[in-house]
Amino acid sequence: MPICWRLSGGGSQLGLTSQPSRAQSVAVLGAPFSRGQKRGGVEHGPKAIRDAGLLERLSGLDYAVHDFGDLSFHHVEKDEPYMDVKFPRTVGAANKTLSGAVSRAVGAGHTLVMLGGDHSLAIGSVAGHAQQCPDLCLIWVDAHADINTPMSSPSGNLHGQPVAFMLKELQDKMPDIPGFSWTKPFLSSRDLVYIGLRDVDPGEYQILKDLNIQYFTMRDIDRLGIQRVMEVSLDHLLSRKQRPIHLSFDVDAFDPSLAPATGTPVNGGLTYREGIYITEEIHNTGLLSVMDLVEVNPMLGATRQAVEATASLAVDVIASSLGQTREGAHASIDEIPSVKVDTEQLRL
Ligand SMILES: NC(=[NH2+])NCCC[C@H](N)C(=O)O
Ligand SMILES: [Mn+2]
Ligand SMILES: [Mn+2]
Repeated sequence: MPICWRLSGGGSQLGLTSQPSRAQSVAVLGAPFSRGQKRGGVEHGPKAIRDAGLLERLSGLDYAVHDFGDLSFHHVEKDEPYMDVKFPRTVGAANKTLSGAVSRAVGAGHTLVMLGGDHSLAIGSVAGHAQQCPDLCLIWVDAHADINTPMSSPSGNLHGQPVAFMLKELQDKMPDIPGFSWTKPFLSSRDLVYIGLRDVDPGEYQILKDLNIQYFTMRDIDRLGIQRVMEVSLDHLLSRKQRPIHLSFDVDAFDPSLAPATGTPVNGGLTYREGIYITEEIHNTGLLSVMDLVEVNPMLGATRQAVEATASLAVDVIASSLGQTREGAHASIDEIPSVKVDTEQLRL
Protein backbone atom coordinates (compact mmCIF):
# COMPACT_ATOMS: atom_id res chain seq x y z
CA MET A 1 0.00 0.00 0.00
CA PRO A 2 1.49 3.44 -0.84
CA ILE A 3 2.44 5.43 2.18
CA CYS A 4 -0.16 8.10 1.35
CA TRP A 5 -3.00 5.58 1.40
CA ARG A 6 -1.67 4.11 4.62
CA LEU A 7 -1.66 7.58 6.15
CA SER A 8 -5.12 8.60 5.07
CA GLY A 9 -6.82 5.22 5.46
CA GLY A 10 -6.40 2.46 7.97
CA GLY A 11 -8.94 3.83 10.41
CA SER A 12 -6.31 4.87 12.91
CA GLN A 13 -7.47 7.87 14.89
CA LEU A 14 -4.11 8.36 16.50
CA GLY A 15 -3.11 11.05 14.02
CA LEU A 16 0.31 12.48 14.66
CA THR A 17 1.36 9.83 17.10
CA SER A 18 0.72 6.88 14.81
CA GLN A 19 3.84 5.57 13.12
CA PRO A 20 3.07 4.18 9.67
CA SER A 21 4.32 0.66 9.26
CA ARG A 22 7.55 0.26 7.38
CA ALA A 23 7.18 -0.37 3.66
CA GLN A 24 7.93 -3.95 2.82
CA SER A 25 9.16 -3.35 -0.65
CA VAL A 26 11.57 -1.02 -2.32
CA ALA A 27 11.62 -0.51 -6.07
CA VAL A 28 14.65 0.80 -7.93
CA LEU A 29 14.18 2.62 -11.23
CA GLY A 30 17.02 3.89 -13.41
CA ALA A 31 16.61 7.02 -15.51
CA PRO A 32 19.65 7.26 -17.80
CA PHE A 33 19.11 10.77 -19.04
CA SER A 34 21.38 13.79 -19.55
CA ARG A 35 19.65 16.36 -21.75
CA GLY A 36 18.77 18.61 -18.83
CA GLN A 37 22.35 19.84 -18.98
CA LYS A 38 25.25 19.93 -21.41
CA ARG A 39 27.82 17.48 -20.07
CA GLY A 40 27.80 13.91 -21.32
CA GLY A 41 28.07 10.97 -18.96
CA VAL A 42 25.38 11.58 -16.34
CA GLU A 43 23.17 9.10 -18.25
CA HIS A 44 25.56 6.42 -16.94
CA GLY A 45 24.71 7.31 -13.34
CA PRO A 46 22.25 4.44 -12.81
CA LYS A 47 24.80 1.85 -13.92
CA ALA A 48 27.54 3.35 -11.75
CA ILE A 49 25.29 3.30 -8.69
CA ARG A 50 24.15 -0.28 -9.36
CA ASP A 51 27.78 -1.34 -9.92
CA ALA A 52 28.63 0.13 -6.53
CA GLY A 53 26.38 -2.53 -4.98
CA LEU A 54 23.04 -0.80 -4.44
CA LEU A 55 20.76 -3.82 -4.77
CA GLU A 56 22.85 -6.02 -2.48
CA ARG A 57 22.87 -3.30 0.16
CA LEU A 58 19.12 -2.89 0.02
CA SER A 59 18.40 -6.60 0.26
CA GLY A 60 20.69 -6.63 3.30
CA LEU A 61 18.24 -4.19 4.90
CA ASP A 62 15.49 -6.80 4.78
CA TYR A 63 13.40 -5.35 2.03
CA ALA A 64 11.91 -7.15 -0.90
CA VAL A 65 13.81 -5.30 -3.62
CA HIS A 66 12.34 -4.92 -7.08
CA ASP A 67 14.68 -3.71 -9.76
CA PHE A 68 12.54 -2.11 -12.45
CA GLY A 69 15.61 -1.68 -14.65
CA ASP A 70 16.26 1.46 -16.65
CA LEU A 71 13.72 3.45 -18.61
CA SER A 72 14.56 4.11 -22.22
CA PHE A 73 14.34 7.64 -23.45
CA HIS A 74 14.30 8.97 -26.97
CA HIS A 75 15.92 12.09 -28.24
CA VAL A 76 13.39 14.20 -30.06
CA GLU A 77 14.79 15.25 -33.41
CA LYS A 78 15.08 18.91 -34.30
CA ASP A 79 14.61 19.89 -30.68
CA GLU A 80 15.38 23.59 -31.09
CA PRO A 81 15.85 25.73 -27.97
CA TYR A 82 12.75 27.54 -26.79
CA MET A 83 13.69 30.99 -25.50
CA ASP A 84 17.05 29.90 -24.09
CA VAL A 85 15.82 26.51 -22.82
CA LYS A 86 17.87 23.62 -24.21
CA PHE A 87 16.25 20.36 -25.49
CA PRO A 88 12.78 21.23 -24.18
CA ARG A 89 10.90 18.48 -26.09
CA THR A 90 13.41 15.78 -25.22
CA VAL A 91 13.39 16.69 -21.52
CA GLY A 92 9.60 17.03 -21.51
CA ALA A 93 9.06 13.62 -23.13
CA ALA A 94 11.54 11.87 -20.80
CA ASN A 95 9.84 13.34 -17.77
CA LYS A 96 6.42 12.35 -19.01
CA THR A 97 7.62 8.74 -19.31
CA LEU A 98 9.25 8.91 -15.90
CA SER A 99 6.21 10.37 -14.18
CA GLY A 100 4.06 7.50 -15.44
CA ALA A 101 6.54 4.92 -14.20
CA VAL A 102 6.89 6.57 -10.79
CA SER A 103 3.14 6.85 -10.39
CA ARG A 104 2.67 3.15 -11.20
CA ALA A 105 5.43 2.05 -8.81
CA VAL A 106 4.05 4.12 -5.94
CA GLY A 107 0.52 3.00 -6.75
CA ALA A 108 1.70 -0.61 -6.53
CA GLY A 109 2.86 0.06 -2.98
CA HIS A 110 6.60 0.35 -3.38
CA THR A 111 8.89 2.87 -1.79
CA LEU A 112 10.70 4.06 -4.89
CA VAL A 113 14.33 4.97 -5.50
CA MET A 114 14.89 6.83 -8.77
CA LEU A 115 18.48 6.83 -10.03
CA GLY A 116 19.44 9.70 -12.35
CA GLY A 117 20.43 11.05 -14.64
CA ASP A 118 20.41 14.80 -14.29
CA HIS A 119 18.17 16.74 -11.93
CA SER A 120 15.64 17.80 -14.59
CA LEU A 121 14.24 14.30 -13.93
CA ALA A 122 12.74 15.53 -10.69
CA ILE A 123 9.99 17.15 -12.77
CA GLY A 124 8.65 13.73 -13.72
CA SER A 125 9.59 11.96 -10.54
CA VAL A 126 7.85 14.38 -8.18
CA ALA A 127 4.89 14.82 -10.55
CA GLY A 128 4.36 11.05 -10.77
CA HIS A 129 4.61 10.76 -7.02
CA ALA A 130 2.11 13.60 -6.55
CA GLN A 131 -0.35 11.82 -8.82
CA GLN A 132 -0.60 9.09 -6.17
CA CYS A 133 0.10 11.24 -3.11
CA PRO A 134 -1.23 14.77 -3.73
CA ASP A 135 -0.29 15.97 -0.25
CA LEU A 136 3.39 15.02 -0.45
CA CYS A 137 6.12 17.34 0.77
CA LEU A 138 9.51 17.82 -0.86
CA ILE A 139 12.98 17.88 0.69
CA TRP A 140 15.58 19.12 -1.79
CA VAL A 141 19.17 18.41 -0.77
CA ASP A 142 21.46 20.24 -3.19
CA ALA A 143 24.16 22.86 -3.63
CA HIS A 144 21.70 24.52 -6.02
CA ALA A 145 18.10 25.63 -5.71
CA ASP A 146 17.16 24.45 -9.25
CA ILE A 147 14.28 26.93 -9.21
CA ASN A 148 15.20 29.10 -12.20
CA THR A 149 12.45 29.91 -14.64
CA PRO A 150 13.32 29.98 -18.36
CA MET A 151 13.60 33.76 -17.98
CA SER A 152 15.91 33.75 -14.98
CA SER A 153 18.10 30.77 -15.97
CA PRO A 154 21.68 31.81 -16.67
CA SER A 155 22.41 28.58 -18.55
CA GLY A 156 19.19 27.48 -20.25
CA ASN A 157 19.76 24.03 -18.71
CA LEU A 158 16.58 22.41 -17.46
CA HIS A 159 18.36 20.69 -14.56
CA GLY A 160 18.56 24.16 -13.03
CA GLN A 161 14.78 24.65 -13.35
CA PRO A 162 12.78 21.59 -12.18
CA VAL A 163 11.30 23.16 -9.05
CA ALA A 164 9.85 26.05 -11.08
CA PHE A 165 7.69 23.53 -12.95
CA MET A 166 6.22 22.20 -9.71
CA LEU A 167 5.28 25.31 -7.77
CA LYS A 168 1.75 26.65 -8.03
CA GLU A 169 2.98 30.09 -7.02
CA LEU A 170 5.23 30.29 -10.10
CA GLN A 171 2.53 29.32 -12.57
CA ASP A 172 2.21 32.80 -14.11
CA LYS A 173 6.00 33.08 -14.47
CA MET A 174 6.26 29.88 -16.52
CA PRO A 175 5.83 30.19 -20.29
CA ASP A 176 4.34 27.30 -22.29
CA ILE A 177 7.43 25.28 -23.06
CA PRO A 178 7.16 22.73 -25.87
CA GLY A 179 7.24 19.19 -24.44
CA PHE A 180 5.61 20.16 -21.15
CA SER A 181 1.94 20.45 -21.99
CA TRP A 182 1.35 17.34 -19.82
CA THR A 183 2.58 19.07 -16.65
CA LYS A 184 0.76 21.31 -14.30
CA PRO A 185 2.05 22.74 -11.05
CA PHE A 186 1.01 20.79 -7.98
CA LEU A 187 3.18 21.90 -5.04
CA SER A 188 2.84 24.84 -2.65
CA SER A 189 5.98 26.72 -1.73
CA ARG A 190 5.41 25.98 1.95
CA ASP A 191 5.65 22.24 1.26
CA LEU A 192 9.28 22.48 0.17
CA VAL A 193 12.52 22.70 2.15
CA TYR A 194 16.05 23.09 0.78
CA ILE A 195 19.16 21.84 2.55
CA GLY A 196 22.77 22.47 1.52
CA LEU A 197 22.44 25.52 -0.75
CA ARG A 198 25.59 27.44 -1.61
CA ASP A 199 25.24 28.48 -5.25
CA VAL A 200 22.01 30.36 -5.82
CA ASP A 201 21.46 32.54 -8.91
CA PRO A 202 20.08 36.09 -8.46
CA GLY A 203 16.68 35.23 -9.95
CA GLU A 204 16.47 32.17 -7.72
CA TYR A 205 17.26 34.19 -4.61
CA GLN A 206 14.44 36.55 -5.51
CA ILE A 207 12.00 33.63 -5.82
CA LEU A 208 13.12 32.03 -2.53
CA LYS A 209 12.54 35.34 -0.75
CA ASP A 210 9.30 36.31 -2.55
CA LEU A 211 7.72 32.93 -1.88
CA ASN A 212 9.12 32.72 1.63
CA ILE A 213 10.53 29.26 0.99
CA GLN A 214 12.22 27.49 3.91
CA TYR A 215 15.86 26.89 3.06
CA PHE A 216 19.09 26.09 4.84
CA THR A 217 22.34 27.12 3.19
CA MET A 218 25.70 25.62 4.14
CA ARG A 219 26.18 28.74 6.26
CA ASP A 220 22.97 27.91 8.13
CA ILE A 221 24.30 24.40 8.72
CA ASP A 222 27.55 25.89 10.05
CA ARG A 223 25.59 28.17 12.33
CA LEU A 224 22.85 25.87 13.61
CA GLY A 225 24.33 22.43 13.19
CA ILE A 226 22.72 19.68 11.13
CA GLN A 227 20.66 18.37 14.05
CA ARG A 228 18.80 21.66 14.45
CA VAL A 229 18.45 22.08 10.68
CA MET A 230 16.71 18.71 10.43
CA GLU A 231 14.52 19.41 13.42
CA VAL A 232 13.27 22.69 11.94
CA SER A 233 12.94 21.22 8.44
CA LEU A 234 10.83 18.26 9.52
CA ASP A 235 8.80 20.40 11.85
CA HIS A 236 8.11 22.86 9.03
CA LEU A 237 6.84 20.07 6.76
CA LEU A 238 5.21 17.66 9.18
CA SER A 239 3.97 19.53 12.22
CA ARG A 240 0.56 20.25 10.66
CA LYS A 241 0.10 16.70 9.47
CA GLN A 242 1.91 13.49 8.66
CA ARG A 243 2.43 13.27 4.92
CA PRO A 244 4.56 11.36 2.45
CA ILE A 245 8.04 12.70 1.85
CA HIS A 246 9.72 13.03 -1.51
CA LEU A 247 13.49 13.35 -1.06
CA SER A 248 15.33 14.76 -4.06
CA PHE A 249 19.03 14.29 -3.37
CA ASP A 250 21.57 15.86 -5.73
CA VAL A 251 24.96 14.29 -5.08
CA ASP A 252 26.58 17.73 -5.54
CA ALA A 253 25.15 18.66 -2.13
CA PHE A 254 28.22 16.85 -0.80
CA ASP A 255 31.59 18.47 -0.78
CA PRO A 256 33.42 17.85 -4.08
CA SER A 257 36.18 16.09 -2.12
CA LEU A 258 33.60 13.36 -1.38
CA ALA A 259 31.55 13.50 -4.58
CA PRO A 260 33.90 14.64 -7.35
CA ALA A 261 32.13 12.84 -10.21
CA THR A 262 29.37 15.37 -10.84
CA GLY A 263 28.72 18.11 -13.38
CA THR A 264 28.36 21.26 -11.30
CA PRO A 265 30.50 20.78 -8.15
CA VAL A 266 30.63 23.63 -5.63
CA ASN A 267 33.17 23.85 -2.82
CA GLY A 268 32.15 23.86 0.80
CA GLY A 269 29.51 21.14 0.75
CA LEU A 270 28.08 18.62 3.17
CA THR A 271 30.38 16.35 5.11
CA TYR A 272 29.75 12.63 4.97
CA ARG A 273 28.28 12.70 8.45
CA GLU A 274 25.97 15.63 7.73
CA GLY A 275 24.65 13.88 4.62
CA ILE A 276 24.03 10.64 6.48
CA TYR A 277 22.42 12.44 9.41
CA ILE A 278 19.96 14.09 7.00
CA THR A 279 18.91 10.76 5.54
CA GLU A 280 18.76 8.99 8.92
CA GLU A 281 16.38 11.64 10.19
CA ILE A 282 14.23 11.32 7.09
CA HIS A 283 14.11 7.56 7.51
CA ASN A 284 13.15 7.95 11.16
CA THR A 285 9.98 9.81 10.22
CA GLY A 286 8.70 6.59 8.62
CA LEU A 287 7.30 8.78 5.84
CA LEU A 288 9.80 8.48 2.99
CA SER A 289 7.84 7.51 -0.10
CA VAL A 290 10.07 8.34 -3.10
CA MET A 291 13.68 9.43 -3.35
CA ASP A 292 15.78 10.65 -6.28
CA LEU A 293 19.54 10.28 -6.33
CA VAL A 294 20.80 12.37 -9.23
CA GLU A 295 23.81 13.96 -10.95
CA VAL A 296 26.34 11.13 -10.50
CA ASN A 297 28.43 11.48 -13.67
CA PRO A 298 30.96 8.64 -13.96
CA MET A 299 32.65 10.37 -16.91
CA LEU A 300 33.72 13.31 -14.78
CA GLY A 301 35.83 11.78 -12.04
CA ALA A 302 39.56 12.42 -12.45
CA THR A 303 40.32 8.78 -11.66
CA ARG A 304 38.43 5.51 -11.38
CA GLN A 305 38.68 5.81 -7.61
CA ALA A 306 37.02 9.24 -7.73
CA VAL A 307 34.12 7.81 -9.69
CA GLU A 308 33.76 4.80 -7.40
CA ALA A 309 33.87 7.01 -4.32
CA THR A 310 31.02 9.13 -5.68
CA ALA A 311 28.90 6.11 -6.63
CA SER A 312 29.50 4.39 -3.34
CA LEU A 313 28.55 7.57 -1.49
CA ALA A 314 25.30 7.51 -3.45
CA VAL A 315 24.70 3.93 -2.27
CA ASP A 316 25.36 4.97 1.35
CA VAL A 317 22.88 7.84 1.07
CA ILE A 318 20.18 5.59 -0.36
CA ALA A 319 20.76 2.82 2.19
CA SER A 320 20.67 5.33 5.02
CA SER A 321 17.42 6.85 3.72
CA LEU A 322 15.96 3.37 3.82
CA GLY A 323 17.02 2.50 7.33
CA GLN A 324 20.65 1.49 7.42
CA THR A 325 21.85 2.74 10.78
CA ARG A 326 25.19 3.52 12.34
CA GLU A 327 24.15 1.64 15.47
CA GLY A 328 24.18 -1.80 13.91
CA ALA A 329 21.44 -4.40 13.81
CA HIS A 330 17.75 -3.69 13.50
CA ALA A 331 16.25 -6.49 15.53
CA SER A 332 14.60 -4.89 18.50
CA ILE A 333 16.62 -5.58 21.58
CA ASP A 334 14.17 -7.95 23.25
CA GLU A 335 14.16 -10.17 20.16
CA ILE A 336 17.80 -11.00 20.78
CA PRO A 337 17.86 -13.87 23.27
CA SER A 338 21.54 -13.63 24.13
CA VAL A 339 21.25 -10.07 25.39
CA LYS A 340 19.81 -9.69 28.85
CA VAL A 341 18.39 -6.26 29.29
CA ASP A 342 17.27 -4.61 32.43
CA THR A 343 14.43 -2.62 30.91
CA GLU A 344 13.86 -0.69 34.11
CA GLN A 345 17.37 0.61 33.92
CA LEU A 346 17.02 1.42 30.24
CA ARG A 347 14.11 3.67 30.96
CA LEU A 348 16.09 5.83 33.36
N1 LIG B 1 20.95 20.06 -10.77
C1 LIG B 1 21.99 20.84 -10.87
N2 LIG B 1 23.20 20.37 -10.69
N3 LIG B 1 21.78 22.12 -11.19
C2 LIG B 1 22.79 23.11 -11.40
C3 LIG B 1 22.18 24.42 -11.78
C4 LIG B 1 23.21 25.48 -12.03
C5 LIG B 1 22.64 26.85 -12.35
N4 LIG B 1 21.95 27.39 -11.22
C6 LIG B 1 21.73 26.81 -13.57
O1 LIG B 1 20.59 27.18 -13.51
O2 LIG B 1 22.13 26.38 -14.62
MN1 LIG C 1 23.14 20.66 -7.70
MN1 LIG D 1 20.20 19.76 -8.47
